[in-house]
Amino acid sequence: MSHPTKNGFSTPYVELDRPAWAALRAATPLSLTEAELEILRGRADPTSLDDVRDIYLPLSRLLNLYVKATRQRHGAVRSFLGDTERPMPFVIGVAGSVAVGKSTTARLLRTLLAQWPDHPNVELVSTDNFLQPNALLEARGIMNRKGFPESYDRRALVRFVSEMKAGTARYDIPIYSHLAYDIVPGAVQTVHRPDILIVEGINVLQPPPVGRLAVADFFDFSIYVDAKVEHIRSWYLDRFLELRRTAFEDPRSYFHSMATSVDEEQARAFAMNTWRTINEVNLVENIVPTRPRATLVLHKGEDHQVRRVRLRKT
Ligand SMILES: Nc1ncnc2c1ncn2[C@@H]1O[C@H](COP(=O)(O)OP(=O)(O)O)[C@@H](O)[C@H]1O
Ligand SMILES: CC(C)(COP(=O)(O)O)[C@@H](O)C(=O)NCCC(=O)O
Repeated sequence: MSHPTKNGFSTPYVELDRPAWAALRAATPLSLTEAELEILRGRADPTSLDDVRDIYLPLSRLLNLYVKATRQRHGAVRSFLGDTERPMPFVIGVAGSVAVGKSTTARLLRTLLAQWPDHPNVELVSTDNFLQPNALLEARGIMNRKGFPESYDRRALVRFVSEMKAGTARYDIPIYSHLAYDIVPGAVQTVHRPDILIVEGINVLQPPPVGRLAVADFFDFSIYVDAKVEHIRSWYLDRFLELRRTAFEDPRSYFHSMATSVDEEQARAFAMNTWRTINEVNLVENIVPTRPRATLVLHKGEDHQVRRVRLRKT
C-alpha cells in the first residue's frame, strides 16, 4: 500500500496494486457463475471471474461498509429533525471514457450489491438517457459533440437524481437507443425508488455550473474507470468492428451502412475519425480532468485487467 505524495505534500489517496486490493475481499463470497457473468459483460469486454473475485468483491465489501455508515449518518440527521422517513437511496456514480467498460463495471456492481441482504434493490441508470435528441443537437449544430457536457439535458438529470434522493416512489426517464443512435420518442424507463442507485456515464463527475448543482453533488461514492488513451482507442476500434459484424447488421441500426456499404478498412477509418475528433477530445478536455474527484479509480492495463486501485481516504 502506498500513500502518494505530490510536490512533497501528502495526497488524499491511497494506492494499491492488484494483489493488495484483492486481499481486502476478506470473506466476501463469490456468488456469480461464469454464465451470469457472460450476460453482464459488455461486447468485446474480457472481464473474467478472476476480475470479479480480485477487484469487484473487495469493492462490493467496501461499498457495503459505506452504505451502512452513510445510513447511520443520515439516521442521525433524521432523528435530529424528528423525521421518520425511510433511509435515502445510496447513490454511486460510475465515470470514465467511452469504451472503457463502465457499463460492465456498473452491471457487475448492481448484481453484487443486490446480493447483500440489507440493500437488495439496486437500480442502474445510464446517463445516455439524458442526451438531447439528435434533432435538437442538429438544430444547435452540435451533433459532433455527442457525449460532451452540453449534449445532455443536465437539469433533467439533476432533477431525476434529486427526486430519487427525496424518496419519490417512481420516476419516468427517457430511453436512449444505441441502435437508433438517438432518444426513442415517447419511450420511458420507470425507475422505482431503490436502496442503491448507480448512475453510469462519461460525464457524471463534471463540476456544477456556478451557482447550481451537478449530479455528482448527490453521489455518496464515485468510481472512475481509467486506462491509457491509446488502449481505450484500440478497444473503441475493436468494438466498432465487432459491432459492424453484429449490431450494425440490423437494418434499423443508425450505422447499418458501415456493415453493408463500406469495407473493413473504410469502417476502421470512420471509427478512427469519430474517436479522434469526438471521443478522444471529450476524454482529454472533459473526462480525465474529473478523475481526481472520484472516490475510487480502477486503472486497467492493455488487456482490460485492473492493475491498480486508488482510493480516496478523505
Ligand atoms: N453504436 C453502438 N451500437 C450498439 N451498441 C453500442 C454502440 N456504441 C456503444 N454500444 C454499447 O453501449 C454500451 C455503453 O458503451 P459506452 O458508452 O462506450 O461505455 P462503456 O464501454 O464504458 O461501457 C456498451 O455495452 C456498448 O457495447
Ligand atoms: C452515447 C455516448 C455519448 C455515451 O454516453 P453515456 O452513456 O456515457 O452518457 C457514446 O456512446 C457516443 O455515442 N458517443 C458519440 C461518438 C460515437 O459515436 O462514438
